[in-house]
Amino acid sequence: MTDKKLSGAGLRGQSAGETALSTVGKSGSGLTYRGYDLKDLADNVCFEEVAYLILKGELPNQQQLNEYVIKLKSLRGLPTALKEVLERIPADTHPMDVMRTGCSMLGNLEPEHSFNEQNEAADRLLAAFPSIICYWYRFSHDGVRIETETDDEHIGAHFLHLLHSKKPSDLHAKVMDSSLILYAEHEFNASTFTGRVCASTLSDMHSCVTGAIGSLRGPLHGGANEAAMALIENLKDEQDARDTLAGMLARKDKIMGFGHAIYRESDPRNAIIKSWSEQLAADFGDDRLYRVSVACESIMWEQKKLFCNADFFHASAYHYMGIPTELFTPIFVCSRLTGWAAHVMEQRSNNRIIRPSADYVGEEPRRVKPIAER
Ligand SMILES: CC(=O)SCCNC(=O)CCNC(=O)[C@H](O)C(C)(C)COP(=O)(O)OP(=O)(O)OC[C@H]1O[C@@H](n2cnc3c(N)ncnc32)[C@H](O)[C@@H]1OP(=O)(O)O
Ligand SMILES: O=C([O-])CC(=O)C(=O)O
Repeated sequence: MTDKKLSGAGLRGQSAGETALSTVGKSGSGLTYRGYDLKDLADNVCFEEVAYLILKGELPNQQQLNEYVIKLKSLRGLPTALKEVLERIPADTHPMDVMRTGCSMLGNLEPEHSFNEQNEAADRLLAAFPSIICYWYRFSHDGVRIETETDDEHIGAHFLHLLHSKKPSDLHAKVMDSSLILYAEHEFNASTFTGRVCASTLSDMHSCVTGAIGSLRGPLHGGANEAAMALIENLKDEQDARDTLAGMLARKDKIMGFGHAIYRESDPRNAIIKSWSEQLAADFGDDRLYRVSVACESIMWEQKKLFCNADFFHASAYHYMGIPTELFTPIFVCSRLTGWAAHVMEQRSNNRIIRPSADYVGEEPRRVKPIAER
């Protein structure tokens, strides 16, 4: 999609405001968080440092990081009333609906009374989201009430620990940390823009984040990592991938995990998660999912000049770590909370209600007919 047109419907290519948080596709494929290149961050820092950078403006020094990690660890527990609500949500509910309800319920129990509390509200959500989704998942699927406070330093390892009731391997902990960095922030994407529109009415943090979760849920956005898994899990080998995709493209089906609204040549997050997926495949001892994913990548580029976005290789990577497919997008939430909350704060700091205009394409003016004549 190297000749992608950044104009037309969907507000494509139009500036909808200013941000100091990130740049997306400025050089065709780049991604920076507050001036730092994504790859530089992924190679050198942990997710908590990235969260601190995004939420507070600068990378922390060692003491600030230590204090931040301790603070986030102290915020992992869930109030009883929230656990009771989670226990009542049926097992066949989509986990993104659980995230939406969990966020909203926390907003009832621990409301943001004023914008002076916005940093506290953001840190609490960041710490509590893995607890919310894993508490519900383990209760509804395994019938156990898990303890949501672990001594894991990092949120990624903590999530896997809650999910599997054991500490993850070093490799899995590292991949989860990296994955959270990749998903943390992405300028005015649909879910973030939802959060900013809500923030522009001077609403509270939980409402903004709850709305953002709803937007992320769809398969054209965050839900694409689950949809990509549904595709690759049925592909037997590279030839099957070739045949299946040829059929889908002939039918003009959307192939989830490919293409992007802004990037033209590649998504910089893909190379990083693809490399992790390859390492996980070797560690797992069965590389079919990785191989068919690579085959899909080549076919899509050959046939349509479409490239993998952040979601495609996340599917195999998460699967290799034993994560159930329906929990893929909730992990995105656990990470993107940082970007959403920072955008809410940025919107509040220089606010004007977001209220665009529409081009009217409806009926000409007309008079109401008496009901008997309609
Ligand atoms: C983390 C994230 O949220 S990344 C995005 C995750 N979403 C997906 O992976 C869903 C699949 N991808 C898509 O639906 C799209 O590429 C989007 C939503 C990401 C971007 O949408 P747009 O900016 O409208 O796409 P774009 O303008 O590049 O589309 C150009 C053409 O390529 C086609 N196309 C784009 N993506 C795909 C795809 N994944 N599979 C098949 N065809 C595609 C479009 O249908 C369009 O064809 P047309 O000109 O015949 O109508
Ligand atoms: O920017 C977008 O449109 C979607 C995306 O990749 C993200 O939110 O990470």
